[in-house]
Amino acid sequence: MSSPALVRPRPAHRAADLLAAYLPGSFYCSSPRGSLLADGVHAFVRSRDGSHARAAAEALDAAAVAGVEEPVVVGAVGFRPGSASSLVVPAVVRRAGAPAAGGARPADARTRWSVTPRPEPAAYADGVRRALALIGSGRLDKVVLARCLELTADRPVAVPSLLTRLVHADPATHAFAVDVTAPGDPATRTLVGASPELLVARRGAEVLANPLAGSAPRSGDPAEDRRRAAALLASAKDRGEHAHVVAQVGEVLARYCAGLHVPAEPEVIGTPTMWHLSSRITGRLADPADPASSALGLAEALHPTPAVCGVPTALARDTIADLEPEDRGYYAGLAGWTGLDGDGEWIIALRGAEVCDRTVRLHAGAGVVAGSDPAGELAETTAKFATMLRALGLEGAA
Ligand SMILES: C=C(O[C@H]1C=CC=C(C(=O)O)[C@@H]1O)C(=O)O
Repeated sequence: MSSPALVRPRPAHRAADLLAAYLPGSFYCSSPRGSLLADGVHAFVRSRDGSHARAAAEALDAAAVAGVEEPVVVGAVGFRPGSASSLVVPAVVRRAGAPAAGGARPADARTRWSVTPRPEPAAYADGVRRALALIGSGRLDKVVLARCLELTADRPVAVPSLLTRLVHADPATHAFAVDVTAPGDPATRTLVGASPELLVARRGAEVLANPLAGSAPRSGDPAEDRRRAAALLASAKDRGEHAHVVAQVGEVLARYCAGLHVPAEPEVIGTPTMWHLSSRITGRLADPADPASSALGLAEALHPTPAVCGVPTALARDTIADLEPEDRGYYAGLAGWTGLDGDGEWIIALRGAEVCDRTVRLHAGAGVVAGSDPAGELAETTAKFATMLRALGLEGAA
């Protein structure tokens, strides 16, 4: 985040103005429920005992006492427990409605890129085989294995245009851009992406979670595209993969909710690149005033869901640490905002990248369950990279 002295807030009441006002160092998020742009730092939020929600609640109270007009905590939390986080109470917050489609300029076609997969695709498929052996032994039910693409451009990557292309490609997405600069970074590091997955949103006592799991790539041929969506909905393997996530999200939210609705059947939702099995879980909080029931408190209680980790959680997390050669960083962590009243919205940081100057680090993962095919899971990660690669003008590079 830039220092408060550098903040030059411009009035912005339309979603398009908010997006246009985004600069590296700001925080931006948008979804069908609205958009938020935050600038400057009133206070940094650091968890002392592993609970970001508690630290956020304290920071919000202090900000309210200090006269901050609309105190919110915005930012991102990394995937692993104890990993980096980047949470602040910003100096200025502006809100607008949901963004609209169209109008983004294409990526700069002059940019030359080098692309390094980590691990190599064949090694990723080997990792899936090893995960399947663990699943076959009966110790593990599901693990989500990710791989990474490291891209280097011959010029600095313009994050504002990248974000604009992501938003315009799919205004229904959860777009995010978070300053995650760490000591030693040569330039501003930004976590930027377009996630299809809402971890949790809270308005008053109402809670919404939208777990996704079970995927198929879209096709340009409408008949084939429809066939793939129908096959996904009928796939026992994908429904099983999805059921793990719904069960865990439902079980966690039930601890906080007086009433909870968990759909009996998933539906299929589409992004421009993927079909996913989706369940919209709604609930009514038993005690909305309890700080543990804030949007960030709920997000921390839910994280990591089996959409990004596995079942059982601890063994899946160890398996990820063993089989993924690259640390996930902020990939599959949390990004969003939480307010003084506990309301807020946290998404899972998927279909994104960490961008720093000329480098872009992308991750994509796939859920491995009994019946998974290593080549199929590899293809699924390739398809998931397309969201970011398209926005970078690099489709087909994975
Ligand atoms: C882990 C990712 O996607 C999750 C969200 C939707 C579908 C998923 C799947 O089918 O495996 C994953 O759970 C990713 O995009 O890197």
